[in-house]
Amino acid sequence: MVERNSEPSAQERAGRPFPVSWDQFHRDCRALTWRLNEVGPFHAVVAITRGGLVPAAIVARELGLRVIDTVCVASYDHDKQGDLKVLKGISEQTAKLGGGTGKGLLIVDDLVDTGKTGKLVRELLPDAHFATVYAKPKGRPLVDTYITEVSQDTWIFFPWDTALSFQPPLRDGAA
Ligand SMILES: O=P(O)(O)OC[C@H]1O[C@H](OP(=O)(O)OP(=O)(O)O)[C@H](O)[C@@H]1O
Ligand code: HPA
Ligand SMILES: [Mg+2]
Repeated sequence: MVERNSEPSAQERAGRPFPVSWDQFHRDCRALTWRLNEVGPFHAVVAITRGGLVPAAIVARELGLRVIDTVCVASYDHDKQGDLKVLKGISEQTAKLGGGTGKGLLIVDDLVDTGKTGKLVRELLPDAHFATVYAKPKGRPLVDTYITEVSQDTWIFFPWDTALSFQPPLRDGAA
């Protein structure tokens, strides 16, 4: 039996599952790039690890950007959010490209939920453009560009965290 903490996790609190396939994620990243192409040009992409790495690669490919840096943040332990820790900031070279405040830099993450991660990164790079693929209402004001809004009680399941599995038929006893 799995030992359980009495406090429900963010995923349990969210309740409503929203599974995203690789195809869907790729399409949503491309849609995001269409919007970003109107806002740029950008000097470089800054991915918020780890979830931001996948959309950052797709966006950078579509925008023809080859300078990709990371801000490495640790917060959710699986699905419980703890204190945010910046494990690594952007390089000196990227900081120079952004004039010290992030101007002309494109920050990319997979989603914004409570907005805690976004707020931290915005404090590091106040003039950067912050883009996410998905946004929940609490975090949405922090994002400059996003594609799909989901309700706060939705939990997004990303394709790199999931696998195909058998689902029993809806009707009891159906074969
Ligand atoms: O708006 P917030 O409530 O801060 O949540 C959003 C952040 O949470 C997830 O990252 P997580 O910290 O789980 O790490 P990961 O990207 O390494 O999976 C997600 O990728 C965002 O970065
Ligand atoms: O809805 C979510 N899905 C996956 N990871 C997350 N981290 C915060 N919110 C979420
Ligand atoms: Mg993340």
